[in-house]
Amino acid sequence: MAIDARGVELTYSDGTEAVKGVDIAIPEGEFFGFLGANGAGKTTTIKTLVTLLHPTGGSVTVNGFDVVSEQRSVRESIGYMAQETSVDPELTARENIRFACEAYGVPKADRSGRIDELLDLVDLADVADKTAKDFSGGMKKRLDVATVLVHRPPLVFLDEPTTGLDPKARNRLWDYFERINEEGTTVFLTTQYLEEADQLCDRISVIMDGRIEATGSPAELKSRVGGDVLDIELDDPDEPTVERAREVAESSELFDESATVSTTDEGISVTSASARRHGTDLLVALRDAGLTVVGFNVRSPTLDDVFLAITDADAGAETAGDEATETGGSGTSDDDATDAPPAETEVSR
Ligand SMILES: Nc1ncnc2c1ncn2[C@@H]1O[C@H](COP(=O)(O)OP(=O)(O)OP(=O)(O)O)[C@@H](O)[C@H]1O
Repeated sequence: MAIDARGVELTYSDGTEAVKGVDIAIPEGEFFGFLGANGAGKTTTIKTLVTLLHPTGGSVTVNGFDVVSEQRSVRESIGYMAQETSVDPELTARENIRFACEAYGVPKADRSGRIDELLDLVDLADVADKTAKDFSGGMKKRLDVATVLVHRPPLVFLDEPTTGLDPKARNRLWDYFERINEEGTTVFLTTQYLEEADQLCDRISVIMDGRIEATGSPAELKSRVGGDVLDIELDDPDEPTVERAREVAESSELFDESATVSTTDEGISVTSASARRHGTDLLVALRDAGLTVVGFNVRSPTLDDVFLAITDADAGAETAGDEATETGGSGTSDDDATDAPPAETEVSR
C-alpha cells in the first residue's frame, strides 16, 4: 500500500477542525485524485501525509512508514510539489534541478544524467540554461515537477499543480503526470478541477468540510448521480422564472424519487433516470406553464454533477461553512501562509 490513512484528524491550534476522520487507502501505481472546493481540507490532508503536520487523531503510513515515528523515511520516499513554487527564479532550470539533487542527496555520479533525463521529461532541455525568472507559469510548474522527482520517489504528491494555468499549459502538465504514472509512480493529486480528476485519475475521493463524502472511479461516481442530465435554458432566467420551472419539473413524469433539480445560470438542470425518455414531456409542460425554453440538452453526467449532487445532499445534512478565521500563527503548522479561502467552488457549468 502506498498510502494507508485511517481516521485522520487534524485540528489546528486555533481550534479549526480542518480534517475530521479521513480514511484513504491507495495501492501502489494508482493515480489518485483528491477533489474538493477551496477550504475543504485538501492541503491540510496532504501536509499530514507528507509529515509537515502531525495528525491530531488517527494513523498514517506512507510507503509502509509511519508519518509520525518514521518521518525521515517517509520524506525520503516521496516527492511533494506544494502549491507554492519551490523554483529559485535566480537559478537556471538545470541549476534548480541540481540544487534539488543536492538537497535530496542524489549521489554525485548520478546527478548530471538524472538532470538531463528530467529536463527531457518535462521538455525544458532547450531552456535548461536560462534563468527561471523568465519562465511562464506553466514552465515553472514543469520545473517544479522535475525537482520533486530527482530522487526517483515511488510516490509523488501534487497539490493543485495546475491552478492558475491556462488550458494549454494545464494539458501539457497532464501529459507529464500521466507519463510519470505510466512509469510506475503512484500519484496523489489534489485539484479543484473536476475535469482534471476525470481525465487523469483511476480513483477519486471528494472531500467536503474535512470529511470524505464519496470515493470511486470517475465512472462509478458519475453513475451515483443516478441518471442523465437534462439542461434547460430559459428565456430571462430570473429567480421567479427559475423557481416556477423547478416546480414544473418536480411535478413532471421525469421526477421519480431519485431525481434532482438544480438551478444554473441559464435555467435548471434535471437529473433523472428517465431524462432521455421523458425529456420532451418536460419541455411541453414548461411551455404550458408559460415559460419559454431557449435551449435544452440531454447528456451523461460529468463529475460536476457528482459534485453538485454531493453538495446538495450535504447542504441539508449540516449547517454549512463555518469558515475558519486565519490566525497566521498556528503552532502546529510550519507554514502559516494559507490564503483565506473564498467561499466558492470551481464548479462551473
Ligand atoms: N494554519 C492554519 N490555521 C488554522 N486554520 C487553517 C490553517 N490552514 C488552513 N486552515 C483552515 O483549515 C480548513 C482547510 O484548509 P485547507 O487549506 O486544507 O483546504 P484546501 O481544501 O486545501 O483549500 P485550498 O483549495 O484553498 O487550498 C480551512 O477552513 C482553512 O481556513
